[in-house]
Amino acid sequence: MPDTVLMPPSEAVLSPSDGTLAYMTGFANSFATEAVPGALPVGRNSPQKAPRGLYAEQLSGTAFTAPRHANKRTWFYRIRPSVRHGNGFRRIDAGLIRTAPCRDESDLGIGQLRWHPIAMPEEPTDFIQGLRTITTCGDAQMQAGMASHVYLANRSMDNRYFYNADGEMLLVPQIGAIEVFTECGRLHATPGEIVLIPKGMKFKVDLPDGPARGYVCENYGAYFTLPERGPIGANCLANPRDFLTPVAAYEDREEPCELLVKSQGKLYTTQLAQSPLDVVAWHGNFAPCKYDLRRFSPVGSVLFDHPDPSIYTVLTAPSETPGTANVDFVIFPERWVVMEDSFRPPWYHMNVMSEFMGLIYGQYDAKPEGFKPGGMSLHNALIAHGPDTEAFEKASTRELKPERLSGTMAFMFETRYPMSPTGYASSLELMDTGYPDCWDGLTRDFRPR
Ligand SMILES: O=C(O)Cc1cc(O)ccc1O
Ligand SMILES: [Fe+2]
Repeated sequence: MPDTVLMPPSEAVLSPSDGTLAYMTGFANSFATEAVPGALPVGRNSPQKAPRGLYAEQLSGTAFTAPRHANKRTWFYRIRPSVRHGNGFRRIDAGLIRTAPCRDESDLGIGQLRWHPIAMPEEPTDFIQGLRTITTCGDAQMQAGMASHVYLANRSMDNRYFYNADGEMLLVPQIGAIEVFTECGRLHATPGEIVLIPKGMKFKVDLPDGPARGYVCENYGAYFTLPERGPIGANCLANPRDFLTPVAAYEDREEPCELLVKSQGKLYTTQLAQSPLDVVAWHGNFAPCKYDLRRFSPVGSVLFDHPDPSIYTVLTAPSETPGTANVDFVIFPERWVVMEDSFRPPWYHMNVMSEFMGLIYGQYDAKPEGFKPGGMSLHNALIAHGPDTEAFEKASTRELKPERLSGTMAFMFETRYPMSPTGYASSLELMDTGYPDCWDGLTRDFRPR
């Protein structure tokens, strides 16, 4: 267990992407931080009177009795307790947000699916208004499975706040910066970085530099953690110290605000007379973090053959079955490819796991032209797929010099549960209906003699 270190902002790390916000380093460490000196009680969680007139409140991310290595909770010291955040919840239309089980909205049937990048809305749209679900799987109530979403936003949430009681949210920006202000503090992220927001944690997404688009993995299952490295040893892949958790920051804002909550797939609203981001100090290990995917140190094949993409797992959300993830977050970062006498792109394959892919920037080697940044594809359980004709032809004829795949970042949400596209995702304007034709050119070339 890492030790808890009290980190005043001046001693915390500054993030390279924004240079102003301060962060503490390490993945799922036990952190302690205060925005006002003396706001964090020393030596106990719940003194008779918390310092500076604050309320003490625990946010439990796991059962009280979860084993120590898995136990997650954070203590907040806040201006008002969460029970004072709102006056009854009223159900509202969830818009294009869907939650599993949601199996019957699409008539797409089986087959390889691909979507064009989704255009920015014309009308004012914040992160929650612009959240659109593409696929769901499993069952949120059973705490199994996930949903893939896209967010499109052209205005800040400002005085609107949200928490998700159904799952943690992994944000993958693709266009534009986002500033995620959570109960634990503020995180800034640009394309190439990811942000992980704990289940049940209140937050808002503001847009410091204009419109933003990105992907979201909503994980209903066990929380994302770092994968085992096995024979790779003690280093490489995502290194824990590159995960950044914000120092305490709060809004002391006594004006009308709205809190939105997603619970069991339903969206609710409640009016507040003040900001719920009123945590002045906190300590614990249930906290948001961000990570720059370019810090990932890939380990690959150095002589021949294309290895399984699991070597590029950044985070894994395990299921009860060892080695069979509820969802893995896998990336395809810049790297050298050096394999000799090998077909270097992904092989043709059928995978019992389901693969939802997105492209943050650059080109993906298996689909160099057809897969666009901001686009998405779904190769569901046991649906055959692999390089398109163009990629096959190049890869099987080119001279195999060492090659650097530069300026590229694709990713995959890979889950054990087959995914169902939503009705929204099935609309023909969004879909790349010609996608399966990309393999038409793979003609017979068998020469028995
Ligand atoms: O299908 C895909 O493009 C993702 C993928 C990449 C890879 O290198 C090996 C297997 C795999 O599913
Ligand atoms: Fe695949």
